[in-house]
Amino acid sequence: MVGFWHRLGTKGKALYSATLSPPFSSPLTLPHIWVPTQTPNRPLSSGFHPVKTGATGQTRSAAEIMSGKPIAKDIKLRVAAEISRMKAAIGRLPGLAMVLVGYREDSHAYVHIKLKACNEVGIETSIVQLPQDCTQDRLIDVVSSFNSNPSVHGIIVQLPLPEHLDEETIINFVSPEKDVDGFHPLNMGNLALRGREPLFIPCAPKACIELLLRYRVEIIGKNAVVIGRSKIAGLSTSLLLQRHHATVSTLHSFTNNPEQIIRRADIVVSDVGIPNIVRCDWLMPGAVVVDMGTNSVKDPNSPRGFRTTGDVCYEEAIKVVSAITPVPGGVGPVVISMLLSNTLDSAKRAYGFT
Ligand SMILES: NC(=O)C1=CN([C@@H]2O[C@H](COP(=O)(O)OP(=O)(O)OC[C@H]3O[C@@H](n4cnc5c(N)ncnc54)[C@H](OP(=O)(O)O)[C@@H]3O)[C@@H](O)[C@H]2O)C=CC1
Ligand SMILES: Nc1nc(=O)c2c([nH]1)NC[C@@H]1CN(c3ccc(C(=O)N[C@@H](CCC(=O)O)C(=O)O)cc3)C=[N+]21
Repeated sequence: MVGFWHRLGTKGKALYSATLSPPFSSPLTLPHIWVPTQTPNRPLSSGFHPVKTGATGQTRSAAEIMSGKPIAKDIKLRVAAEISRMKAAIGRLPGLAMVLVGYREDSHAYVHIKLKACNEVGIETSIVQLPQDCTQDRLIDVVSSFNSNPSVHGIIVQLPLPEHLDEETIINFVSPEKDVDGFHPLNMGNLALRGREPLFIPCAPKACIELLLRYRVEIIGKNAVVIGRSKIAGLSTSLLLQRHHATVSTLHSFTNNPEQIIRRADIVVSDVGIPNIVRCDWLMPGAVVVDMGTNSVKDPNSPRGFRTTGDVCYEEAIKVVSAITPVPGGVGPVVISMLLSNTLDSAKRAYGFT
């Protein structure tokens, strides 16, 4: 058999029913497309308050650690509550379908995280696993069957795909109405164009903006640098920051003297995939750093034999910046909750449920 199929249902059970007590204001507007906080008030740079420590006179900043966990929890609670309301009103649940090709350990781990999160909020899931050598036609067939399945409201083709498969062709086949990743050219194109609204905004940039705004980081008019230009994270984050009126520089592997550009940035977002590539002397004192890198590094002291680390040299950066996301526990959990939110929005749109 080329692939196998199993279905994890939640039978409409929502695990969360408690009232919210988030440590932040609650800017997420559900239903429909995510609307972020609009009340930032953190002054950049001037928010940097070095604190003297120890006899050596070394300074240590009071960097704020921007944890994503409470934000993700809050969004999940809201999504779960909306799903319960939808189930009670029309007897339907949102459905997310995932396609996983090959045997990459990290891809399996990410899909597992997504399945678990869906299960927690009441989203029904389907997963098709295909072997490493699967043909393009087979993959297109699977995507097409999800496109025409009315109980599927979101489709994810886990990236990266094996090299013999053409990623862009596959993404073109995902119905734009079910493109909860936001990678279809129609959605990505509309994200890039002022005055247009994509049906879905990719989850990583949404998570980045949500984190910045919940921690009251001002974006309008600030100099932002995004290191990396992938559609999953770098490029789409540049586009979304621009929609929030930051002045954005997008850096990549051909950028000359990246440190000089980064050193002028109020907001630094890193999406490279190289541990510790961003050093403290690249960062402006008082800058705000969102580290999207999720890199596995060998660690014999960890029970898993490896640990997850970001792109930014965290121990150095916290002495210089005014705020930074940790890895793990920063952007990652919020990205997952944005996927849940996109899937709910899609189901509501499909059923005309408001
Ligand atoms: N937290 C989350 O939810 C997510 C985390 N990630 C993580 O982000 C990281 C990157 O992932 P992804 O975007 O998929 O990776 P890609 O390999 O697709 O993109 C990496 C980007 O970094 C650029 N780059 C590579 N080396 C350098 C360098 N020395 N200087 C400047 N730019 C450089 C590349 O430039 P060029 O374009 O020229 O090749 C490319 O644009 C990974 O750690 C991944 O796990 C990704 C998505 C979501
Ligand atoms: N079609 C597609 N859509 C994606 O959104 C997509 C993809 N392909 N391919 C790979 C990247 C990567 N990505 C992550 C999502 C969550 C965490 C995450 O939850 N991280 C946790 C746990 C990290 C850990 O401990 O390993 C954290 O940072 O705390 C990380 C990475 C989504 N991606």
